[in-house]
Amino acid sequence: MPLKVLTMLQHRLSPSMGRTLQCPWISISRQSHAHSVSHCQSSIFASNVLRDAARSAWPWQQQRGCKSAASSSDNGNSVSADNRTFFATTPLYYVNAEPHMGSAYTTMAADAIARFQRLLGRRVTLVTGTDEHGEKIAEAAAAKGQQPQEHCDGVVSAFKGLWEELDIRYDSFIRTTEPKHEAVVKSILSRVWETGDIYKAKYEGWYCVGCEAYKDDSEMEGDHACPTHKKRCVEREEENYFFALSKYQNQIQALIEEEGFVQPEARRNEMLGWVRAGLRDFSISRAAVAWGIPIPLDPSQTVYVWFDALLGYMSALLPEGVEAQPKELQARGWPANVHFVGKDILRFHAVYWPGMLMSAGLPIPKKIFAHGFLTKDGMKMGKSLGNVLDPRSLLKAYGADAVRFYFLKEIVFGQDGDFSELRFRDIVNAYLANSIGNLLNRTQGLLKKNCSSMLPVAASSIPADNPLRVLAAEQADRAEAAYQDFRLHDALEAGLAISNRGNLYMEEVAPWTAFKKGSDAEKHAAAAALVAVLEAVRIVALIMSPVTPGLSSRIYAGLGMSPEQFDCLRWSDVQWGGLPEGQSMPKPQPVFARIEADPVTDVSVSAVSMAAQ
Ligand SMILES: Nc1ncnc2c1ncn2[C@@H]1O[C@H](COP(=O)(O)OP(=O)(O)OP(=O)(O)O)[C@@H](O)[C@H]1O
Ligand SMILES: [Zn+2]
Repeated sequence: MPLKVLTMLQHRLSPSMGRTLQCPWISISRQSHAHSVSHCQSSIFASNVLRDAARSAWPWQQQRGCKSAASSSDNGNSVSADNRTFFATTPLYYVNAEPHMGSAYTTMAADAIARFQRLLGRRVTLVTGTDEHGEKIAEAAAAKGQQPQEHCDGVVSAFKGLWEELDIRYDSFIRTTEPKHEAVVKSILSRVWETGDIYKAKYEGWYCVGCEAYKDDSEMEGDHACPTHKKRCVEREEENYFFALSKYQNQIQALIEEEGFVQPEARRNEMLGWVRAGLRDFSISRAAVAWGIPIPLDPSQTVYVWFDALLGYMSALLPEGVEAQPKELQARGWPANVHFVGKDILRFHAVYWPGMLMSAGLPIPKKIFAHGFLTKDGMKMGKSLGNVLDPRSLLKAYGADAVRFYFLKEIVFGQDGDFSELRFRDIVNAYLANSIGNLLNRTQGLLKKNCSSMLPVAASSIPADNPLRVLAAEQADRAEAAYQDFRLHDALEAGLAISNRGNLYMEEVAPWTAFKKGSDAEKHAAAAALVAVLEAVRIVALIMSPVTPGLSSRIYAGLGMSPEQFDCLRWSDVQWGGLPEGQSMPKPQPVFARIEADPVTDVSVSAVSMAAQ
């Protein structure tokens, strides 16, 4: 645990120590009070907590065997044996330039979904990384007067630094220049070669260096321009090695016809149209590109960057020296439950990739999910076009939670969306600072003033028909289904529906009036209302935690939980009844500061557009 968190917790928790209970109108036996203080002590003396993590887990966590963060994978919700693992990937980003908001978008979404899956108790492997070979990289390095490897190293550290700032928790980061990856590429190439699916032939066509792909007439705009890169493709003629993709026409078509393999539905239809038009073999080597992995039997050619990069998902799982054999791969979670990609690279994942795997005799991924584009003036933000939004300036000004929340809540995952800083600020202030942060803060203020910051009753004693309790149960179910289906905005809206209702509930109950001039019974009801709101906020924090992990941790700490307790949290803890009687809260502190400073970008301030595809 970072020292800073520890110190903060100690600082926050200590003022309530040894204080006498100031709610005479509520009967808590001295014994249960003493019990709650000792519970509180075990949280405060966090060094003890670290030594004996089991003691710091809450009772229901201990029941299911959660001892500490280290035991995070296999307890909690039960998952069936074939459902225990979850392996997801982001694209391996091309290192022709530093990451931008578009690269961050896929990674934030994949990270949120991986975090949700960890909460379900699955053993999650989230793979990200970088695609470092090819013509575009060699060109980018030359433009800077650098060797390709030196250029790649610089850009890779920018990617890794950004993932850290964005709170991305990946399990494996693969670089396609790693020796273990080169070994995997050569081994799979040999398998495909042995299957008889590789042949040499002459190719002539229009090539987009931006896409690193040949384009059909139907895939180009006027004057042979690439629609994504807005640049004229170049006419090329080469003798290359080809992969016999057309041999797998029927199998690939059947795969895409299967419901759920390609999502969303609009993207699946697009792929179906493309496949039904007839698959053509594609070239898997380049004669003119030196910056790549040499073809084992013909080192005068290097492996085509897409054939190379897709295999990175495999090498990411394998330790150095372990062969890319089906048994080894399956033991490490192969195949992927889902590859998250932008729609620009869907075809490589939904068509070429399954073809390659079929040829190599390896299991194919279960799902490919293609999301939309972050756009600027209606055009895809991209490194090649240079019309990018720099995530670092947003992160510096607003922090990771705000950035993650805005993009995942405001843009429906699967559709395009334009960024607006004005909208960003409004949304973040309205929900994170007001609806959630303020609700927690003012409720804790009342608890401090009237109940010495200690919960007079357990959340479980709140009646089952309490409107907040009823709504929290409904919205937790909604959020679970939404996360399972990658509808991140919907999952977040479920959390926000609870906090919005919490604010309304406070206005309806107006506990401050009862505390001022109510009878003992009314004061009791007012105190119970505070418990209900705090319990609702606890549930909101858990529902939102895959997207706003920092904010959720601050809320948990604000509710008096120790880091070990929140490391042990599972999705099943969205159930009502987590906050125990006697739970002591630290001094109320804002968990999310309102954005007041000047905007930091010059990016369009138009309303967010969510152009349906
Ligand atoms: N504007 C964007 N909106 C959403 N995702 C994006 C965007 N740009 C890049 N991505 C993500 O990055 C992937 C492409 O990675 P790549 O490294 O090729 O980035 P790029 O910026 O699109 O590069 P280039 O502009 O050179 O084509 C996409 O499939 C998607 O996952
Ligand atoms: Zn292109």
